[in-house]
Amino acid sequence: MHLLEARHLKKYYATQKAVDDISFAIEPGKIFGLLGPNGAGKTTLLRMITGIFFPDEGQILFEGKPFDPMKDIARIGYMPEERGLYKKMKIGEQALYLAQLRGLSKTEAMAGIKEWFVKLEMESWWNKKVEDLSKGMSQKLQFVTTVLHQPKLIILDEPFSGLDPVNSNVIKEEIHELARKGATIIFSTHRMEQVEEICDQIVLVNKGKKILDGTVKEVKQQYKQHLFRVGFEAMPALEQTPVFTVADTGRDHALTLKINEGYGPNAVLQTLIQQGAVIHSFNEVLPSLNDIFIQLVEGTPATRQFSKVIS
Ligand SMILES: Nc1ncnc2c1ncn2[C@@H]1O[C@H](COP(=O)(O)OP(=O)(O)OP(=O)(O)O)[C@@H](O)[C@H]1O
Repeated sequence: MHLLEARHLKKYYATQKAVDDISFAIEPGKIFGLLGPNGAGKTTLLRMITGIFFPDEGQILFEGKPFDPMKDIARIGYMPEERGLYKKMKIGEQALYLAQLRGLSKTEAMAGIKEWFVKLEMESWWNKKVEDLSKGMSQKLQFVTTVLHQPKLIILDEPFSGLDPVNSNVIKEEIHELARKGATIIFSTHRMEQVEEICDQIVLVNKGKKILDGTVKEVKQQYKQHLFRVGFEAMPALEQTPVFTVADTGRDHALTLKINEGYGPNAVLQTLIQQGAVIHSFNEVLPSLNDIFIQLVEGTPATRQFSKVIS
Protein backbone atom coordinates (compact mmCIF):
# COMPACT_ATOMS: atom_id res chain seq x y z
CA MET A 1 0.00 0.00 0.00
CA HIS A 2 1.17 3.51 -0.76
CA LEU A 3 1.75 5.84 2.17
CA LEU A 4 0.52 8.79 0.15
CA GLU A 5 -1.36 9.00 -3.09
CA ALA A 6 -2.33 12.19 -4.90
CA ARG A 7 -5.07 11.69 -7.48
CA HIS A 8 -5.78 14.33 -10.12
CA LEU A 9 -5.12 17.26 -7.78
CA LYS A 10 -6.11 20.70 -9.00
CA LYS A 11 -5.73 24.08 -7.34
CA TYR A 12 -6.60 27.20 -9.28
CA TYR A 13 -6.02 30.75 -8.07
CA ALA A 14 -7.85 33.70 -9.64
CA THR A 15 -5.49 33.91 -12.59
CA GLN A 16 -3.25 30.85 -12.24
CA LYS A 17 -3.63 27.13 -12.67
CA ALA A 18 -1.11 26.54 -9.87
CA VAL A 19 -1.66 22.76 -9.81
CA ASP A 20 -3.38 21.34 -12.84
CA ASP A 21 -4.29 17.63 -12.61
CA ILE A 22 -1.27 16.14 -10.83
CA SER A 23 -1.18 12.51 -9.66
CA PHE A 24 1.60 10.52 -7.98
CA ALA A 25 2.04 7.79 -5.38
CA ILE A 26 4.77 7.26 -2.78
CA GLU A 27 5.66 3.97 -1.10
CA PRO A 28 6.49 3.88 2.63
CA GLY A 29 10.15 4.43 3.53
CA LYS A 30 10.99 6.14 0.24
CA ILE A 31 12.63 9.51 -0.32
CA PHE A 32 10.61 11.41 -2.87
CA GLY A 33 11.84 14.54 -4.65
CA LEU A 34 9.33 17.13 -5.78
CA LEU A 35 11.13 19.25 -8.33
CA GLY A 36 10.29 22.17 -10.51
CA PRO A 37 11.31 25.71 -11.41
CA ASN A 38 10.08 28.78 -9.51
CA GLY A 39 6.33 29.07 -9.67
CA ALA A 40 5.85 25.47 -10.87
CA GLY A 41 3.30 24.63 -8.18
CA LYS A 42 5.41 22.74 -5.61
CA THR A 43 4.43 24.79 -2.55
CA THR A 44 0.79 24.67 -3.57
CA LEU A 45 1.01 20.86 -3.80
CA LEU A 46 2.72 20.62 -0.41
CA ARG A 47 0.08 22.85 1.18
CA MET A 48 -2.63 20.48 0.00
CA ILE A 49 -0.72 17.44 1.27
CA THR A 50 -0.29 19.12 4.66
CA GLY A 51 -3.94 20.13 4.91
CA ILE A 52 -3.24 23.89 4.85
CA PHE A 53 -5.86 24.10 2.16
CA PHE A 54 -8.09 21.73 0.25
CA PRO A 55 -7.67 20.90 -3.43
CA ASP A 56 -10.31 22.35 -5.77
CA GLU A 57 -10.53 18.89 -7.31
CA GLY A 58 -8.94 15.50 -6.81
CA GLN A 59 -8.21 13.32 -3.84
CA ILE A 60 -5.39 12.67 -1.39
CA LEU A 61 -5.10 9.23 0.19
CA PHE A 62 -3.00 8.78 3.35
CA GLU A 63 -2.28 5.11 4.12
CA GLY A 64 -5.01 4.14 1.67
CA LYS A 65 -7.75 6.26 3.28
CA PRO A 66 -9.00 9.73 2.32
CA PHE A 67 -6.64 12.28 3.90
CA ASP A 68 -8.23 13.84 6.97
CA PRO A 69 -6.08 16.84 8.01
CA MET A 70 -7.55 16.96 11.55
CA LYS A 71 -6.65 13.33 12.24
CA ASP A 72 -3.61 12.70 10.04
CA ILE A 73 -1.70 15.92 10.63
CA ALA A 74 -0.16 14.59 13.86
CA ARG A 75 1.63 11.97 11.74
CA ILE A 76 3.07 14.51 9.34
CA GLY A 77 6.09 16.73 9.94
CA TYR A 78 6.27 19.79 7.67
CA MET A 79 9.23 22.11 7.36
CA PRO A 80 8.02 24.97 5.17
CA GLU A 81 10.35 27.14 3.12
CA GLU A 82 9.35 30.25 5.05
CA ARG A 83 10.48 29.36 8.55
CA GLY A 84 8.02 29.58 11.40
CA LEU A 85 10.02 29.95 14.61
CA TYR A 86 9.35 32.42 17.42
CA LYS A 87 12.28 34.83 17.37
CA LYS A 88 12.22 35.86 21.04
CA MET A 89 11.71 32.42 22.55
CA LYS A 90 14.59 30.36 23.93
CA ILE A 91 15.53 27.45 21.70
CA GLY A 92 15.03 24.68 24.24
CA GLU A 93 11.63 26.04 25.31
CA GLN A 94 10.61 26.42 21.70
CA ALA A 95 11.51 22.84 20.76
CA LEU A 96 9.65 21.62 23.85
CA TYR A 97 6.58 23.72 23.06
CA LEU A 98 6.42 22.60 19.42
CA ALA A 99 6.88 18.92 20.33
CA GLN A 100 4.05 19.12 22.90
CA LEU A 101 1.88 20.88 20.35
CA ARG A 102 2.39 17.84 18.12
CA GLY A 103 1.18 15.44 20.78
CA LEU A 104 4.28 14.42 22.78
CA SER A 105 4.23 14.41 26.58
CA LYS A 106 6.76 16.67 28.32
CA THR A 107 8.93 13.65 29.23
CA GLU A 108 8.86 12.23 25.70
CA ALA A 109 9.60 15.66 24.25
CA MET A 110 12.56 16.24 26.61
CA ALA A 111 14.05 12.82 25.80
CA GLY A 112 13.65 13.42 22.04
CA ILE A 113 15.11 16.93 22.19
CA LYS A 114 18.13 15.74 24.20
CA GLU A 115 18.80 12.95 21.71
CA TRP A 116 18.54 15.23 18.67
CA PHE A 117 20.48 18.12 20.24
CA VAL A 118 23.37 15.75 21.03
CA LYS A 119 23.22 14.16 17.57
CA LEU A 120 23.31 17.52 15.78
CA GLU A 121 25.75 19.15 18.23
CA MET A 122 23.21 21.69 19.48
CA GLU A 123 23.47 21.03 23.24
CA SER A 124 24.89 24.47 24.00
CA TRP A 125 22.01 26.22 22.25
CA TRP A 126 19.26 25.59 24.83
CA ASN A 127 19.22 29.09 26.32
CA LYS A 128 19.92 31.02 23.10
CA LYS A 129 17.12 32.87 21.37
CA VAL A 130 16.17 32.10 17.78
CA GLU A 131 17.03 35.66 16.78
CA ASP A 132 20.62 34.93 17.89
CA LEU A 133 20.98 31.96 15.52
CA SER A 134 22.52 32.10 12.06
CA LYS A 135 20.39 31.00 9.07
CA GLY A 136 22.00 27.55 9.04
CA MET A 137 21.58 27.11 12.80
CA SER A 138 17.87 27.97 12.69
CA GLN A 139 17.56 25.58 9.76
CA LYS A 140 18.91 22.76 11.96
CA LEU A 141 16.53 23.72 14.76
CA GLN A 142 13.61 23.75 12.35
CA PHE A 143 14.62 20.28 11.10
CA VAL A 144 14.67 18.92 14.66
CA THR A 145 11.25 20.39 15.48
CA THR A 146 9.89 18.84 12.25
CA VAL A 147 11.00 15.28 13.00
CA LEU A 148 10.86 15.21 16.82
CA HIS A 149 7.38 13.69 17.07
CA GLN A 150 8.45 10.80 14.78
CA PRO A 151 6.05 11.54 11.94
CA LYS A 152 5.35 8.88 9.33
CA LEU A 153 5.51 11.45 6.57
CA ILE A 154 8.19 14.16 6.67
CA ILE A 155 7.88 17.03 4.21
CA LEU A 156 10.90 19.26 3.77
CA ASP A 157 10.79 22.37 1.58
CA GLU A 158 14.36 23.32 0.54
CA PRO A 159 15.88 21.66 3.65
CA PHE A 160 19.48 22.48 2.77
CA SER A 161 19.15 26.18 2.09
CA GLY A 162 21.58 28.11 4.28
CA LEU A 163 23.49 25.00 5.41
CA ASP A 164 27.25 24.69 4.91
CA PRO A 165 28.56 21.46 3.27
CA VAL A 166 29.28 19.79 6.62
CA ASN A 167 25.82 20.49 8.05
CA SER A 168 24.20 19.57 4.71
CA ASN A 169 25.87 16.17 4.98
CA VAL A 170 24.74 15.75 8.57
CA ILE A 171 21.11 16.49 7.62
CA LYS A 172 21.39 14.27 4.52
CA GLU A 173 22.56 11.37 6.69
CA GLU A 174 19.70 11.96 9.14
CA ILE A 175 17.19 11.96 6.26
CA HIS A 176 18.54 8.58 5.10
CA GLU A 177 18.41 7.24 8.66
CA LEU A 178 14.79 8.39 9.12
CA ALA A 179 13.86 6.65 5.84
CA ARG A 180 15.72 3.48 6.89
CA LYS A 181 13.63 3.48 10.08
CA GLY A 182 10.47 3.62 7.96
CA ALA A 183 9.57 7.31 7.59
CA THR A 184 8.57 8.52 4.15
CA ILE A 185 10.22 11.76 3.06
CA ILE A 186 9.06 14.28 0.51
CA PHE A 187 11.44 17.03 -0.28
CA SER A 188 11.09 19.94 -2.57
CA THR A 189 14.04 21.70 -4.13
CA HIS A 190 15.53 23.17 -7.27
CA ARG A 191 19.02 21.88 -6.34
CA MET A 192 19.49 18.87 -8.58
CA GLU A 193 22.78 17.58 -7.17
CA GLN A 194 21.06 16.84 -3.83
CA VAL A 195 18.25 15.04 -5.60
CA GLU A 196 20.66 12.75 -7.48
CA GLU A 197 22.27 11.72 -4.20
CA ILE A 198 19.19 11.31 -2.05
CA CYS A 199 15.97 10.54 -3.87
CA ASP A 200 14.48 7.14 -4.68
CA GLN A 201 11.74 8.68 -6.80
CA ILE A 202 11.28 12.07 -8.41
CA VAL A 203 8.42 14.03 -9.87
CA LEU A 204 9.13 17.11 -11.96
CA VAL A 205 6.38 19.70 -12.23
CA ASN A 206 6.30 22.64 -14.57
CA LYS A 207 3.53 25.17 -15.12
CA GLY A 208 1.26 23.23 -12.78
CA LYS A 209 1.62 19.96 -14.72
CA LYS A 210 3.59 16.80 -13.97
CA ILE A 211 6.15 16.29 -16.73
CA LEU A 212 8.31 13.50 -15.28
CA ASP A 213 7.83 10.68 -12.75
CA GLY A 214 10.21 7.81 -11.95
CA THR A 215 13.36 6.71 -10.17
CA VAL A 216 16.51 8.78 -10.81
CA LYS A 217 17.90 5.79 -12.74
CA GLU A 218 14.80 5.43 -14.92
CA VAL A 219 14.69 9.14 -15.69
CA LYS A 220 18.37 9.18 -16.68
CA GLN A 221 17.89 6.10 -18.88
CA GLN A 222 14.88 7.73 -20.52
CA TYR A 223 16.88 10.84 -21.45
CA LYS A 224 20.23 9.25 -22.24
CA GLN A 225 21.90 10.24 -25.47
CA HIS A 226 23.97 7.08 -26.08
CA LEU A 227 27.19 8.79 -25.17
CA PHE A 228 30.29 6.90 -24.01
CA ARG A 229 33.56 8.25 -22.67
CA VAL A 230 36.56 6.26 -23.93
CA GLY A 231 40.03 6.61 -22.43
CA PHE A 232 43.06 5.65 -24.57
CA GLU A 233 46.72 4.88 -23.89
CA ALA A 234 47.52 7.46 -26.56
CA MET A 235 45.04 9.54 -28.52
CA PRO A 236 44.29 7.56 -31.74
CA ALA A 237 43.74 9.02 -35.22
CA LEU A 238 40.25 7.69 -35.93
CA GLU A 239 38.77 7.13 -39.37
CA GLN A 240 35.16 7.98 -40.27
CA THR A 241 32.76 5.17 -39.35
CA PRO A 242 28.97 4.67 -39.46
CA VAL A 243 29.16 3.20 -35.91
CA PHE A 244 29.78 6.37 -33.89
CA THR A 245 30.39 10.10 -34.08
CA VAL A 246 32.97 11.90 -31.98
CA ALA A 247 30.97 14.23 -29.72
CA ASP A 248 33.81 16.30 -28.29
CA THR A 249 37.26 17.35 -29.37
CA GLY A 250 38.94 15.17 -26.74
CA ARG A 251 41.43 15.86 -23.98
CA ASP A 252 43.45 13.89 -21.43
CA HIS A 253 43.65 10.96 -23.85
CA ALA A 254 39.86 10.57 -23.81
CA LEU A 255 36.99 11.13 -26.25
CA THR A 256 33.22 11.20 -25.88
CA LEU A 257 31.56 9.15 -28.62
CA LYS A 258 27.90 9.14 -29.60
CA ILE A 259 26.77 5.72 -30.78
CA ASN A 260 24.77 5.95 -33.98
CA GLU A 261 21.37 4.31 -34.31
CA GLY A 262 21.48 0.59 -35.01
CA TYR A 263 24.80 0.04 -33.22
CA GLY A 264 25.78 -0.83 -29.64
CA PRO A 265 28.83 -0.58 -27.34
CA ASN A 266 30.31 -3.84 -28.71
CA ALA A 267 30.40 -2.43 -32.24
CA VAL A 268 32.12 0.70 -30.93
CA LEU A 269 34.81 -1.31 -29.15
CA GLN A 270 35.36 -3.58 -32.18
CA THR A 271 35.70 -0.57 -34.49
CA LEU A 272 38.12 1.20 -32.16
CA ILE A 273 40.29 -1.91 -31.80
CA GLN A 274 40.24 -2.51 -35.58
CA GLN A 275 41.47 1.04 -36.01
CA GLY A 276 44.42 0.31 -33.75
CA ALA A 277 43.27 2.17 -30.60
CA VAL A 278 44.53 0.92 -27.22
CA ILE A 279 41.62 1.40 -24.78
CA HIS A 280 42.00 1.66 -21.05
CA SER A 281 38.52 2.79 -19.99
CA PHE A 282 34.97 2.79 -21.40
CA ASN A 283 32.03 4.34 -19.52
CA GLU A 284 28.50 5.35 -20.41
CA VAL A 285 27.83 9.07 -19.92
CA LEU A 286 24.32 9.60 -18.56
CA PRO A 287 22.79 13.08 -18.47
CA SER A 288 22.72 14.81 -15.08
CA LEU A 289 19.30 15.61 -13.62
CA ASN A 290 20.29 19.23 -14.01
CA ASP A 291 20.70 18.74 -17.80
CA ILE A 292 17.33 16.97 -17.98
CA PHE A 293 15.62 19.62 -15.85
CA ILE A 294 16.98 22.45 -18.01
CA GLN A 295 16.11 20.61 -21.24
CA LEU A 296 12.51 20.10 -20.09
CA VAL A 297 11.72 23.46 -18.54
CA GLU A 298 13.95 25.90 -20.41
CA GLY A 299 12.13 28.56 -22.33
CA THR A 300 8.72 27.71 -20.91
CA PRO A 301 6.97 30.70 -19.35
CA ALA A 302 5.95 30.45 -15.68
CA THR A 303 2.69 28.93 -14.52
CA ARG A 304 -0.17 28.52 -16.99
CA GLN A 305 -2.42 31.51 -16.97
CA PHE A 306 -6.12 31.33 -17.66
CA SER A 307 -5.91 34.06 -20.29
CA LYS A 308 -3.48 31.96 -22.34
CA VAL A 309 -5.64 28.86 -22.05
CA ILE A 310 -8.81 30.72 -22.99
CA SER A 311 -7.39 32.61 -25.99
N1 LIG B 1 -2.15 32.88 -2.96
C1 LIG B 1 -1.94 32.92 -4.27
N2 LIG B 1 -2.70 33.67 -5.09
C2 LIG B 1 -2.52 33.70 -6.41
N3 LIG B 1 -1.56 33.00 -7.05
C3 LIG B 1 -0.75 32.25 -6.30
C4 LIG B 1 -0.88 32.16 -4.88
N4 LIG B 1 0.07 31.32 -4.40
C5 LIG B 1 0.76 30.90 -5.49
N5 LIG B 1 0.28 31.44 -6.61
C6 LIG B 1 0.75 31.21 -7.98
O1 LIG B 1 0.68 29.83 -8.24
C7 LIG B 1 1.82 29.38 -8.96
C8 LIG B 1 2.51 28.26 -8.22
O2 LIG B 1 3.10 28.79 -7.03
P1 LIG B 1 3.90 27.90 -5.98
O3 LIG B 1 4.23 28.78 -4.82
O4 LIG B 1 3.12 26.66 -5.71
O5 LIG B 1 5.23 27.54 -6.82
P2 LIG B 1 6.59 26.84 -6.34
O6 LIG B 1 6.83 25.72 -7.31
O7 LIG B 1 6.50 26.49 -4.91
O8 LIG B 1 7.65 28.00 -6.59
P3 LIG B 1 9.06 28.33 -5.81
O9 LIG B 1 10.03 27.28 -6.23
O10 LIG B 1 9.41 29.66 -6.41
O11 LIG B 1 8.78 28.38 -4.35
C9 LIG B 1 2.70 30.63 -9.17
O12 LIG B 1 2.45 31.15 -10.46
C10 LIG B 1 2.21 31.60 -8.13
O13 LIG B 1 2.33 32.92 -8.59
